[in-house]
Amino acid sequence: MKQHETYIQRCIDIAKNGLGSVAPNPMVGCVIVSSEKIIGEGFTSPYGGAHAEINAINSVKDKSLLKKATLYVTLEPCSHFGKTPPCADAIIKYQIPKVIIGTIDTHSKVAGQGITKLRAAGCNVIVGVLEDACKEHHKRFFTFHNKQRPYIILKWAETADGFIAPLSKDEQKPVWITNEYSRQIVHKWRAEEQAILVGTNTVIEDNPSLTTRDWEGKHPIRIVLDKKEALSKGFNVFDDKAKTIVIKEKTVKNIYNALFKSNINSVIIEGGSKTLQLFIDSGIWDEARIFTGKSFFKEGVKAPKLKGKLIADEQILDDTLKVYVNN
Ligand SMILES: NC(=O)C1=CN([C@@H]2O[C@H](COP(=O)(O)OP(=O)(O)OC[C@H]3O[C@@H](n4cnc5c(N)ncnc54)[C@H](OP(=O)(O)O)[C@@H]3O)[C@@H](O)[C@H]2O)C=CC1
Ligand SMILES: Nc1c(N[C@@H]2O[C@H](COP(=O)(O)O)[C@@H](O)[C@H]2O)[nH]c(=O)[nH]c1=O
Ligand SMILES: [Zn+2]
Repeated sequence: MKQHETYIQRCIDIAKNGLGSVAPNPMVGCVIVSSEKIIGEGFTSPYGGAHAEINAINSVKDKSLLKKATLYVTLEPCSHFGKTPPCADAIIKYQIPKVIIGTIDTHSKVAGQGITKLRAAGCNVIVGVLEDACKEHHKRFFTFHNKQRPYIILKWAETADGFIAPLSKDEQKPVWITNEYSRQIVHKWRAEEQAILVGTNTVIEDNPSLTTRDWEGKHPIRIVLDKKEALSKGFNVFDDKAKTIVIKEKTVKNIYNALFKSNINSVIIEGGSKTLQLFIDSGIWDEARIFTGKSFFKEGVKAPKLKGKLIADEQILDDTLKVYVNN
């Protein structure tokens, strides 16, 4: 029904307010409708806080309206005690008669039990409205629970002739290929993901900070690969601006297992070439965001090679940004 789709789309739109602060919880959106009017809305609070359904219920001024309202939500309401009590119980307590759900929650602690609980209490439940859009919206959470690994975004910047760094450089910092606007977009992306990962050489040669200093939002957890324990504690990635995890694992499978155990739902991998190619060759990646600047290095560290489905192609002034998905 068109009306259901409109309200679920609204749930998805407001849920995006949680991007970058709710993980490892899913960023859920919820809308409550009575007599064709939205009477309450909510999205997931920062990690450890209230779920979307509770925020939506709390936002309804006249609670008596809930007894004849319809609750729309992107993801099946939870049925277990986590950091907060079950949302299904709150829906039942307020006797909300109808619940429209985007997609079921495959997380083993829920997995249909929220729906069963609601139906057992007499609630009319419809599941699967804008299901594909809700699955895409919850891609980080679903990848983590269904594939037991984080959602993996590859990102790099290459020159017009295909290099990510010159052959040699005088200073221990990046040689910038992209313009300041592209670099600010990267800080926004860092704020959206739970973690950022780089290889050993990148730490040694660039001494990167890997923070979100040019954007509002929290710094991601920094992950550095260091299988030979070659990194001293003086590098910027070990300052106190953000948490840093050192991974000594060698294979992609062991690396993402380590990330899974650390409860990391999403990671942006920013290089260098060897590290990116390691993930590309294993086939374990979800998205790639590649900038091409206008400068030429003629020689240097070659950019990784990747095949994927192009889903976006845009200009950031003189830089080109192409986004691929792994298909
Ligand atoms: N333009 C851009 O977007 C970016 C550019 N850069 C540039 O790239 C250069 C570094 O790239 P690159 O030399 O490819 O290095 P990486 O940063 O990818 O680091 C690779 C190194 O990490 C070691 N390593 C440690 N653990 C692992 C592991 N589990 N898997 C694989 N490697 C591991 C490798 O050891 P071993 O050799 O023993 O396998 C290798 O020496 C720098 O000059 C930097 O400026 C970096 C990031 C982004
Ligand atoms: N050179 C280059 C990039 N390099 C990446 O950015 C890292 C530096 O991070 P930070 O110290 O936080 O600014 C660096 O180590 C490498 O991973 N990124 C880009 O968007 N464009 C560029 O031209
Ligand atoms: Zn809940």
